[in-house]
Amino acid sequence: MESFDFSFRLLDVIDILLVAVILYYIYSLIRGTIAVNILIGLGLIYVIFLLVQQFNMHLLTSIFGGFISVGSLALVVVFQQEIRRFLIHIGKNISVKRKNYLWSIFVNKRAAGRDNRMHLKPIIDACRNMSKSHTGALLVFAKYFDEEYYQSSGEYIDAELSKRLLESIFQKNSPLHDGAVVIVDFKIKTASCVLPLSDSEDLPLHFGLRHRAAIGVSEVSDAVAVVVSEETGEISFAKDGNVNMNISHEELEELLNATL
Ligand SMILES: Nc1ncnc2c1ncn2[C@@H]1O[C@H](COP(=O)(O)OP(=O)(O)OP(=O)(O)O)[C@@H](O)[C@H]1O
Repeated sequence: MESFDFSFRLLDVIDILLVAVILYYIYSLIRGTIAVNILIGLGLIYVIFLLVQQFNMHLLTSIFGGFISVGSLALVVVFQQEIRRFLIHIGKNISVKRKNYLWSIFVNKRAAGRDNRMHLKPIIDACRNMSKSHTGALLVFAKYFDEEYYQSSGEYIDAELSKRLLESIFQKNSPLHDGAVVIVDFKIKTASCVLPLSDSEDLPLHFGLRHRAAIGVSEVSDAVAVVVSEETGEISFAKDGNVNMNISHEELEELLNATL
């Protein structure tokens, strides 16, 4: 007679917890995207496969069985973007390139509570002016400068941050006004940078590419982004794939001060 071993080790608990964390992580990455629908579709196909198998419907079983046997390969193709995002999320904290960032965390720990308001002033003033004049702008605040990521599409500047420089970059006649400015450690690193677009379906209908790019970069990295809408003059703040819309200058200052 077959006997079952029901003993439960601590490692099993850790195993289950880790699987739960990974599943939650994957869910939060694909929540609100088209990937959820694809996942539901795949789940349905699997349920149908189990049913036709149970009822011994040979032809359908072999058709669905064939589909499922190449399923793992199909999953990689279909979820290419999500897998990439997932790996970036995991890797971004342990990247060798982040040695400077890790060092800055250590240094910042000691300077905990440091108030960045003085450094933020030119940014807030520029955003206020651009908001008034309905000048479209997209500012990314990254914790470290990933050259391959930001420099490949943008124009390398590496300049001290100033209100007038920001405003002149986003002037409609400026050759650099299209795309994003990337700011690291209160220095303008690049301008005219092309960012990944968010494919979230939960975003307001009036959000165009500028807002999608701001949300996109905050989804795939730990950068935050500020948008000044050309259409409405409203300021929005994107972090971790979420967006605070139509915020005041004071709120923008608070959010940036808390993040940077
Ligand atoms: N992938 C991208 N990365 C960075 N900037 C982008 C990207 N795609 C578009 N943009 C910027 O967004 C501008 C187009 O904005 P669009 O009108 O589509 O956006 P919006 O979200 O409706 O913003 P607005 O309220 O300012 O009109 C482009 O001129 C360009 O500067």
